[in-house]
Amino acid sequence: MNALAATSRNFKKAAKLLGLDTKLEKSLLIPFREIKVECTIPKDDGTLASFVGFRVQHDNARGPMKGGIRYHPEVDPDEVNALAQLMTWKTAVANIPYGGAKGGIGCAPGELSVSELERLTRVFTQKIHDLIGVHIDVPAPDMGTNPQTMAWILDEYSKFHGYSPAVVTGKPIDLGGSLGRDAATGRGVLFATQALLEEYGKSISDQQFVIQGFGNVGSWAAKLINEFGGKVIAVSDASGAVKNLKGLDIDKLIRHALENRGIKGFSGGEAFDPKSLLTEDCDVLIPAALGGVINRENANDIRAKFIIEAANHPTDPEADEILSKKGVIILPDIFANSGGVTVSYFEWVQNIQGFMWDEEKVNSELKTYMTNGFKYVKEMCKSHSCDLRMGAFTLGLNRVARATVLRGWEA
Ligand SMILES: NC(=O)C1=CN([C@@H]2O[C@H](COP(=O)(O)OP(=O)(O)OC[C@H]3O[C@@H](n4cnc5c(N)ncnc54)[C@H](O)[C@@H]3O)[C@@H](O)[C@H]2O)C=CC1
Ligand SMILES: O=C(O)CCC(=O)C(=O)O
Repeated sequence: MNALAATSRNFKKAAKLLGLDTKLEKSLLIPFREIKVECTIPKDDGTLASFVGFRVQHDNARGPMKGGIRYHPEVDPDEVNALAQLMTWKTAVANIPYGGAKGGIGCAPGELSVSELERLTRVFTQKIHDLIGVHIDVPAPDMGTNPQTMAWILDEYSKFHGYSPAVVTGKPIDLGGSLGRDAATGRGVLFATQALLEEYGKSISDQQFVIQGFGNVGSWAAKLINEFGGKVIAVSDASGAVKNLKGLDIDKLIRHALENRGIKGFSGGEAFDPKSLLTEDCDVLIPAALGGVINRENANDIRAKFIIEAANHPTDPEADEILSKKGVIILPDIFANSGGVTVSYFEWVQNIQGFMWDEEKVNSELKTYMTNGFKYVKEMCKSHSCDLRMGAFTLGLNRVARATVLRGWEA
């Protein structure tokens, strides 16, 4: 099932649970604005290369639209649309004053030089600069992008609008980035996992973890889980997979991945076929890479008791049904990975205030938001007798629907 069909199916299920008016349901589903731009750049060898860039602005009832920009060969309009919609529900679940958006460029960032990436980012920004803004739509990093990408967007945007650090988040600290943003999605995953395990009388330190993806989110989640005594027994990325039943040395693995552009060749464990990673025997499975990886093909073979969705939409609705029958507990993306956008919000607030928080304050505020988020999701599960995904969707939808009606926008 494609990403948009899957997200819309979850949306409709939640709308039904809430008894949402059908006209309101329709207006919440349709994106506010979809942008598609051609980005042509000279390559380092002098030839021209053309790419297609997207920004989907899904909803702004609760505030400026917010969401990352992804550089990946599989970026397509349907996927960006689904990711933008998820951002709307995610910011509402996190209870931060934003709507949702997402962007992306169909490209393979690993095959472009740094100067080609810079030119591509600047051309993309030139094409969308009048449609984003501090109080309109605030991009951030996602797969294949990083603080340097945000610095280029900030600089290009500022040429048109004056110096505007709050137009992007996830920036380098030297340009007004927030302490703790780099680790925030992984740290949020840690806090979310702690809250969930506590419900079942368990803790991080008595669980074995398997993680798919070892980029920003996966590596920070692994590092922090490890620091809290959790044993990470297998990890994969685009280059390969490695396991060690005694527990991988995460700090060494991070160093290896940085030096070798991936985990392949790590000597502290046994290499294996990444295709079997998701079905490895473990307590907690953390998908932290691509969407749609848990589907009807592999759901029956999953052996984890808990799935923490660090990636966006890693689980297809068909897999959701199979896993639910098997008794697997899934902590959904729109709550589990909301630590990133929550600290992006703190960054935006700091930029607007012209004041910098220390890292301890960022991390402790994040813990409060994640703990409260879990409590509210559980309350929705109780009042609608539903699973955690529907608990999170009904929580998010309800908040967006209330803001929409209050603003007099209902159809
Ligand atoms: N960066 C952030 O703050 C947030 C990211 N996310 C989501 O988390 C996921 C990961 O994002 P980032 O860590 O930022 O991206 P990243 O670009 O830093 O890392 C992506 C990782 O996935 C790996 N990967 C790619 N294809 C793979 C495959 N077929 N099998 C296994 N691994 C594969 C890459 O090798 C890399 O290790 C995405 O779904 C993203 O949307 C969600 C919330 C916030
Ligand atoms: O930090 C942000 O604004 C957005 C992060 C993001 O793209 C996501 O949560 O999927």
